[in-house]
Amino acid sequence: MNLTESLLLALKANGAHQIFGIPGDFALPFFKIIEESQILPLYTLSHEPGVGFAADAAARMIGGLGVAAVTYGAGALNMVNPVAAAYAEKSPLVVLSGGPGKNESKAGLLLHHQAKTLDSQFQIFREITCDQVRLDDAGRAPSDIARVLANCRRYSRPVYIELPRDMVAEPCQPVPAMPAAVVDPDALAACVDEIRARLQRASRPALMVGVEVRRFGLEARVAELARRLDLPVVTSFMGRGLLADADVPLLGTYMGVAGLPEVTELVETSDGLFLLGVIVCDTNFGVSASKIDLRKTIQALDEQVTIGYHIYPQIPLTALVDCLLESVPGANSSRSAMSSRNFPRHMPADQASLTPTDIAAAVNDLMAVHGKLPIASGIGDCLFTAMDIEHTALVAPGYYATMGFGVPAGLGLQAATGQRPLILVGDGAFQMTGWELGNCQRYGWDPIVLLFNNASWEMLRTFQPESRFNDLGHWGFAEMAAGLGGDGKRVGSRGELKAALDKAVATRGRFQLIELTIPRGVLSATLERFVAGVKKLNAAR
Ligand SMILES: Cc1ncc(Cc2csc(CCOP(=O)(O)OP(=O)(O)O)c2C)c(N)n1
Ligand SMILES: [Mg+2]
Repeated sequence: MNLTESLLLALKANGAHQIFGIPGDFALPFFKIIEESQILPLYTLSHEPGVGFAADAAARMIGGLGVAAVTYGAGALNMVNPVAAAYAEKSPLVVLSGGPGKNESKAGLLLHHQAKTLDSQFQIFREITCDQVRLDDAGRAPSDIARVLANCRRYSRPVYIELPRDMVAEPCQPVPAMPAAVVDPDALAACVDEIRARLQRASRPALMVGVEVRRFGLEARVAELARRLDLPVVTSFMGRGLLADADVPLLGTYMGVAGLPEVTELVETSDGLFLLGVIVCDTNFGVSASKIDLRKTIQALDEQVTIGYHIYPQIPLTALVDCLLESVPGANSSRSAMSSRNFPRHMPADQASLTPTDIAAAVNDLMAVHGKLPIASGIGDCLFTAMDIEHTALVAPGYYATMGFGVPAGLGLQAATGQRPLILVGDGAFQMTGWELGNCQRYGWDPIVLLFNNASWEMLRTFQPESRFNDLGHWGFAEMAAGLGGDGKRVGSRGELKAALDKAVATRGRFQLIELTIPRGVLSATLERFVAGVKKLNAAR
């Protein structure tokens, strides 16, 4: 076995299901082995940001490892933003980069793709990954790979593996399995006892679930825990889509002043708020109507549990959830299983112009007839609109908030799950990575793409309306679809939207792009509340 095959088998054993990538001369030998070994399927895309976003979304959807393979320099450094997004949002992404061979620098020439030094790339990725290795010693490679992949899964953060091109075919031993991290049973028991006591003392306990619940594959167990603890459940903004199909009293997504009043009231007045796998960041808590005293919460994140002023270290979320379940006998929840939330539905198919709320209603109507679709969303008002769509699986960069994620993430979702996704994307973001749709034909992907065309960087305009640079002009996105191998349709009324959605859902094998013409300044209800809330909070500071 050679080093690359050993690495690929280890990736597969650790939960990787495919590789997304773009080769280059520093990676050609490596890609050759990927393609010929057939250990993992390879999907090449058109631009490295798309490779990173697709691999990230694949990991988020299946709870395994996402793998992004690139060439040295121009390729890998083109992917810094998606890897940073994966780091910020705790996605287990493995970056595989080709690299110069050990004797290449001896010629005394600077190498093409070299930035500052030959080690610069390694140092850059050190800042946005939880572990890194350069595989320049075949004897050490198995243990190095084992360590790096174990850390990727343990911390649910990206890792960086550099493959010098003169090493990829070197004979190499198989990668050993790493022993699971040891958890102190007494510390775990004490932590669980204190959490239980806090929740039992609380008059208004509540459970907020966040991204780590998905990253560690705990949704079913957390749903069971919520039932046994008889707790109302909300998701964080980043956690939207969690427990979508679970039998729990899911009240909605917490968004402070921008969210549902009953959810905001429950969270902000709770005297026993249990944050399970929730990233404590501004998009999750920055728009709180009344400041949540996080010191009075129970926070379980990043392998530690914080209760009041003390911390239990080395408590992995999986161990905590399992021990909590053992401590609570069978389910006794008297709460209604699903939220009472009235999502917008029954969109009139008339000549009225489109609003984001109409779009959400049309999608809810579609799902009521044809079943739920998993959603990949970019940022912008399309993501705020998603808050009005029925609970369904959702991947979106809700915290790191980079544009460009939506379309490639939808492709990664379909590659990883085989499910047809609904992609929500703004016109500005589509200009960045929307062209990846041209790769659907090669792989048989057929997402339904809702392109919110307000001819604007509207999110920016809501905060700075006087700036003309937010005007993007009208691009003929619908007309471009055919050239990319799909079908495109521009719609400007609710009746046209209904007809276009019905046709899209009935057409398989080709992506369906529906360009939604949205009048300038027409925002989703959630974005309206968000902007008003942020302005009010800023005025009060
Ligand atoms: C990679 C990157 N570069 C710039 C920015 C900054 C930004 C945040 S929101 C936004 C406008 C988005 O326009 P779009 O048409 O997609 O959506 P909408 O607002 O609903 O009209 C920009 C430029 C971010 N977040 N990421
Ligand atoms: Mg726009």
